[in-house]
Amino acid sequence: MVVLSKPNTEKYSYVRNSKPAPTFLSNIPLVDLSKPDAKSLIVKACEDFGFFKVINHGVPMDAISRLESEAANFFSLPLHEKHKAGPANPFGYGNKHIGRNGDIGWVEYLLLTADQDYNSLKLSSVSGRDPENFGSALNDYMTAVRNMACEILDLMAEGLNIQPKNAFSRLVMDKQSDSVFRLNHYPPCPELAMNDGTNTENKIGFGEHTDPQIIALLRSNNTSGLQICLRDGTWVSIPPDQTSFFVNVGDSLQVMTNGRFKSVKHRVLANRSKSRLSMIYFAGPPLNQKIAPLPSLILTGKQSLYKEFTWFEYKTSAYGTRLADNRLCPFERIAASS
Ligand SMILES: C=C1C[C@]23C[C@@]1(O)CC[C@H]2[C@@]12CC[C@H](O)[C@@](C)(C(=O)O1)[C@H]2[C@@H]3C(=O)O
Ligand SMILES: O=C(O)CCC(=O)C(=O)O
Ligand SMILES: [Fe+2]
Repeated sequence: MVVLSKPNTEKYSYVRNSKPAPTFLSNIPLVDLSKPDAKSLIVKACEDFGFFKVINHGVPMDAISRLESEAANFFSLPLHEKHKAGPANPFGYGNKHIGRNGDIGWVEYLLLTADQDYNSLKLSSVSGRDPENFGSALNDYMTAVRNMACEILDLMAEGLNIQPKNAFSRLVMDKQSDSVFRLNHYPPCPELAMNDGTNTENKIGFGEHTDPQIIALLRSNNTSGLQICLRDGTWVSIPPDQTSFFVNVGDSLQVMTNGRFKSVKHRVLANRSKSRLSMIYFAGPPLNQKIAPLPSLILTGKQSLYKEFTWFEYKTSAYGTRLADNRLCPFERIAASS
């Protein structure tokens, strides 16, 4: 009998830098949540970049360190243990495969819901440290980060003169809010170690995409890798800062602001010597929530750029797409010709 070997379907993507060294963005919009100018800086950053860095965020360092150490412990377990928390369909442990449509990255992850009971169940059969410690670290972290997300969304609404002030944050505070949480681990990538100083090839850790939700709040350890795409199409690296949070505008906020805020395209490149651990809270609305431009943000004489849809409709369509796809396309309104 002839045994044919399985075709290797794991095709990683690479990007080639135009310059040998990555361009680090030095002027990332910085928002100090304790300062009175926070709301205007947030609005400007969302208009110009769809991205900003937050300090004085109010998330206790202890909650961050506890979760980081639980996550590091989980990712250090043998592969067969981690797979007990999988497959990621969409929730659970995933390795290299992102989503269902063929995206591959140099990453392993735990995709979790805001429902702690479901998460506990997913993690319960994994032997390692006490799953209760993991559960309580997740709970404390998510509660603190959700509060920060709501504070930012209230400042955004104030900065945009939207009434009521909680127009955005109430979607995330809603008990039915479909928020998601993700722990990403990018191991060092040995093949990139053969670097004689002229190697400008980078392996993709997490391919380029925009986040679907309202906003995403990202915190990582001190390993670089995150890049954002500027409005002119240039990719720039974001210097890591383990004491701060980074905020991404998501597709839903782009729609609710009728395109005034743009969701930011971003990606993660693998690192040749250090592992990167990131934690991202994706603040989303309830499934039955209607998403449409807020009337006060449709400027006089302008049209709504999007058809109204529910978050469920968007998600159903999004889960059929690849990372790099424009997921808002099916919901764009064709401009009426004059
Ligand atoms: C390829 C995919 C993975 C993703 C679902 C999708 O079909 C398209 C959107 C992807 C994304 C990007 C941001 C978040 O990491 C994520 C959890 C999300 O809400 O949308 C992922 C999805 C995923 O990994 O399941
Ligand atoms: O891991 C990171 O730093 C970012 C990953 C990301 O963009 C995502 O999970 O949506
Ligand atoms: Fe993302």
